[in-house]
Amino acid sequence: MVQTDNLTFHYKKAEHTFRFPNIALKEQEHLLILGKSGIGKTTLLHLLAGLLKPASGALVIDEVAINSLSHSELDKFRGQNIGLVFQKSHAVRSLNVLDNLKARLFFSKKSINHTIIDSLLEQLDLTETKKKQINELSEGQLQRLGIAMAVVHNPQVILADEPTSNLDDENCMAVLQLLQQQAGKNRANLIVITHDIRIKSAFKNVITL
Ligand SMILES: Nc1ncnc2c1ncn2[C@@H]1O[C@H](COP(=O)(O)OP(=O)(O)OP(=O)(O)O)[C@@H](O)[C@H]1O
Repeated sequence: MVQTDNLTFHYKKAEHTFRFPNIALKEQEHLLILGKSGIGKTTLLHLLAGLLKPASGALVIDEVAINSLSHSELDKFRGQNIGLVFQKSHAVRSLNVLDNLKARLFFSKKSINHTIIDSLLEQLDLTETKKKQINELSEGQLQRLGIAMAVVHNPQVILADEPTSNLDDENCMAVLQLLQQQAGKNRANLIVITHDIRIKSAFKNVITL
């Protein structure tokens, strides 16, 4: 469950105040947030992930009022409940694929279950990359690893920042399907933020900033 109420934000020294439309997602619902470049999509995603603090307004995820958490409580909450899919890989280059996933679980304080990791690698067609270094992966494999790292700890909310904008039509739909499948499997909310209108029809809930 993700709910926002009159979220606003301004960057230090900037004059502009962002005012975001309210979000009300029940368990397992998905949402697409569209908007042109510079409108504040990534800013909103970072607010939803608790990486930025709103100037005013409320954010509630699974009945936890995110604004009222201390820094350390917020870090712990994010680590356990949020999965972030970035446009560019955030995998640690000195670790192989398996160790990146294990590190993600370690930082989420979740136990390492090899059966779950193997099954996730298989679903994302990454089994043969398990022991590979990050610089040995193709762009598509890197992108799928980004999804694996975002969902391996079974988060309640998956937030994806422009996951498809650099992809051709075929891969765009494939990545979207993987995100939706993983969200469905985890019974998680999925929020995708993008200017890529190709994926609009794949969502029932759409907000345009
Ligand atoms: N750290 C910052 N300090 C000041 N202004 C910032 C900062 N980060 C972003 N901005 C400004 O806030 C506005 C919104 O940025 P944001 O990255 O959220 O937009 P976006 O919609 O995600 O854009 P894009 O689609 O191009 O990635 C932009 O005008 C940007 O220059």
